[in-house]
Amino acid sequence: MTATLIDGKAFAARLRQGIAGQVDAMRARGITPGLAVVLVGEDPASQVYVRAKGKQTREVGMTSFEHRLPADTSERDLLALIGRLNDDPAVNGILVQLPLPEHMDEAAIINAVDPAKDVDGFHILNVGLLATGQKAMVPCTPLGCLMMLRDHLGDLSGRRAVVVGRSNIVGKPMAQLLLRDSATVTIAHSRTQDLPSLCREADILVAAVGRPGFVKGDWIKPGATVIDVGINRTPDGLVGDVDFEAARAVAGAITPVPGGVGPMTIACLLANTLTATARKNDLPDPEGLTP
Ligand SMILES: NC(=O)C1=CN([C@@H]2O[C@H](COP(=O)(O)OP(=O)(O)OC[C@H]3O[C@@H](n4cnc5c(N)ncnc54)[C@H](OP(=O)(O)O)[C@@H]3O)[C@@H](O)[C@H]2O)C=CC1
Ligand SMILES: Nc1nc(=O)c2c([nH]1)NC[C@@H]1CN(c3ccc(C(=O)N[C@@H](CCC(=O)O)C(=O)O)cc3)C=[N+]21
Repeated sequence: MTATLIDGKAFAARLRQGIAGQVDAMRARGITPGLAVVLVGEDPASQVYVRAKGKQTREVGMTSFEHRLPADTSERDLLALIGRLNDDPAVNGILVQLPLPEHMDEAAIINAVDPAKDVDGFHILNVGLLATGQKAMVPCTPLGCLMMLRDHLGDLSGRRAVVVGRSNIVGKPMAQLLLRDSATVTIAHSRTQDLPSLCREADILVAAVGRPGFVKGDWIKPGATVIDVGINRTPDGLVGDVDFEAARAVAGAITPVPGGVGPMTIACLLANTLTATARKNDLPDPEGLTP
């Protein structure tokens, strides 16, 4: 048996098409959603993402604001910029690209963003709202993973999910979303014992570790749905956290890298910008873009 490929690239293109239609409708009423992306420093990978985000933002008819600051920018100056973006009515979404340079207090920066404009869903208010089942801004990568899981599996309730990785940006919010959909969720990390056996129990396996090919084929339950969040640059090119060829022979469905979770992350960023714009203007949440 060979696993079904979950085509994140195609899914993201459909999502963006729907978003573009909703942006058109908003613009007809005089509202143009705006997304500001802030990049501090010259990390090459970050520059690639920021360029892709700007391009796709414009393609769906939103306004893109890009702020590139030198790596030695002071925290004070960055906070001042965030303050101006918070106050700017043309800006509906703010994303501060991570990682930030060492000398910055990441939490302080994230929590300086107006929670209503926090399209990354990293602000403590949004984290708390998600954890308590209230209307929040939901982190883009886990939201994209959830959309693909629901699309492929339908109802997730009662399914056993294992999330490998407990970061604030992927693992933890992913687990929250799966729990909200009534999956039975386990979060694994570097101290987890006998990870292969744990993974073998998973109907849904999400790998967000940051190590190329970390999840082996024989860790996967036959027929399971595997979501590979990993983005690892190796001499062989871009690879995920799952040993793709081996996993493909066992899993029921799997997301490839590239072309899986990555494109969905950017599409969900646009989705969140649309949601933030709708909420700001007392319009109902856009259909199908919130969990
Ligand atoms: N496609 C996309 O859109 C995105 C992709 N990514 C990619 O996803 C991956 C994860 O990102 P992120 O969550 O930010 O990474 P972090 O480095 O913040 O977290 C990695 C997690 O993996 C765990 N881990 C590390 N080694 C092991 C191990 N040997 N066994 C079990 N668990 C382990 C860590 O555990 P512990 O906490 O114990 O240290 C940690 O919780 C990266 O490849 C990143 O590039 C990230 C964001 C978006
Ligand atoms: N505040 C913040 N929010 C983020 O959402 C955020 C961030 N910081 N820092 C970095 C990570 C990483 N991330 C990706 C986005 C798109 C792809 C993506 O489109 N990947 C393509 C390949 C692109 C390539 O070739 O590199 C794919 O998987 O097909 C990957 C990773 C968002 N992140």
